[in-house]
Amino acid sequence: MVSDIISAKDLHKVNPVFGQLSFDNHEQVVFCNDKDTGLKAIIGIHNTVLGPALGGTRMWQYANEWEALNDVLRLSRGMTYKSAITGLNLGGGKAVIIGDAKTQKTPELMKKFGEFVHSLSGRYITAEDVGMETADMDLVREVTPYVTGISESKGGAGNPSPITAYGVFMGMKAAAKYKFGSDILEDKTIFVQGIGHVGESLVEHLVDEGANVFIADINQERLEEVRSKYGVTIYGGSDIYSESMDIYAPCALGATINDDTINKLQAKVIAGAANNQLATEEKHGKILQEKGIVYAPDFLINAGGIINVYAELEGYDKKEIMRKTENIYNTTLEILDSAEKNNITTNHAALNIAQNRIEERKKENSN
Ligand SMILES: NC(=O)c1ccc[n+]([C@@H]2O[C@H](COP(=O)([O-])OP(=O)(O)OC[C@H]3O[C@@H](n4cnc5c(N)ncnc54)[C@H](O)[C@@H]3O)[C@@H](O)[C@H]2O)c1
Repeated sequence: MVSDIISAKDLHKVNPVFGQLSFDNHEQVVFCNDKDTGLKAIIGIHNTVLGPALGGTRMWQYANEWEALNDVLRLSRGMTYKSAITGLNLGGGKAVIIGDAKTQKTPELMKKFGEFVHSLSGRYITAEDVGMETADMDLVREVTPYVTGISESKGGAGNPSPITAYGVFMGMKAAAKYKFGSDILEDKTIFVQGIGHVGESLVEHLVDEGANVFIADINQERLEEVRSKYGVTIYGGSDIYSESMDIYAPCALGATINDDTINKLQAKVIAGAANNQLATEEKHGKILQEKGIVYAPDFLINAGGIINVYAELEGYDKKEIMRKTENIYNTTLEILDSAEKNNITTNHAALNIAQNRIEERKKENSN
């Protein structure tokens, strides 16, 4: 209870939603609660200028509600810019369910969540994120049409993770081309942190290309599984950031580039799937720029998944999905060049393009 931690007369100082740091003029924030199923979720709708807010649902055992709110605000904002820079007619949204996906996720809880999504009448469309499977989206589909990433057998585009991984691979190759003069990753030492749905698929591409791949995860079973499947090396140390490497690929959770890690970083390129890799975009982006570390903006290179789920809405085919995802290579190179030319961070350069597209559409809509 709030009254346990702060007296009522001090509540106005807290600014729990609109005044908090991660709030970025979000259009709508919806708190969902259901006693019977134990559902506690927050849906963040950041911006719908380009279209309905589409973004996955993450189920995670947050330390507290502040952390969950902060996450959904950051993630939904990221989705706005991801869709904008990828040229999709989608806005940005995201949902978080507070809880342990392994022990607290039930079909009833997923369907109840779907009912909350439905109550927004299509302003928010959901999909998978961390802690979610295609089967969960199938359950949501039973109560609302505002869901993507459902099984192919049910008319969906299936699990978006392999496409996300392919896009990350394209973005990584572009960043390598920019930094090393060649996009061939053979013999490059690459650390993949987080070998879940996307991480494993990325490992497969890297191994095919002959890279020297190290993997790290908090799940020992996954590590063994991926090692035996691809013959990669499990990272045995305790501080991945201090290791000498060519490329660091964050594919677990966000904010791994932060005050504690940034000065230790030995990588020459950062290119991974995780959303919101920079704890503070401008500050940490700038430090990376000064250190000469090429950062491929996360929301640009991990857009394969959203391209894949967008196909479900627009009805375009696999070939078009792959073409759009492959184009992440060209967009990444353009952004790295533009950042250098304008002496701004790569993140900033990517944001500029995304924000311009939204502003232009806003003008068109008001005419
Ligand atoms: N799935 C997609 O299509 C997609 C699209 C865009 C962005 N992303 C982002 O990519 C990241 C990975 O997504 P996913 O679908 O593969 O999730 P996932 O849940 O399948 O995998 C995440 C993996 O990270 C591991 N992990 C968690 N904390 C860790 C830590 N501190 N150190 C090392 N490993 C840790 C987990 O054990 C798990 O194996 C997420 O940040 C997600 O938001 C995913």
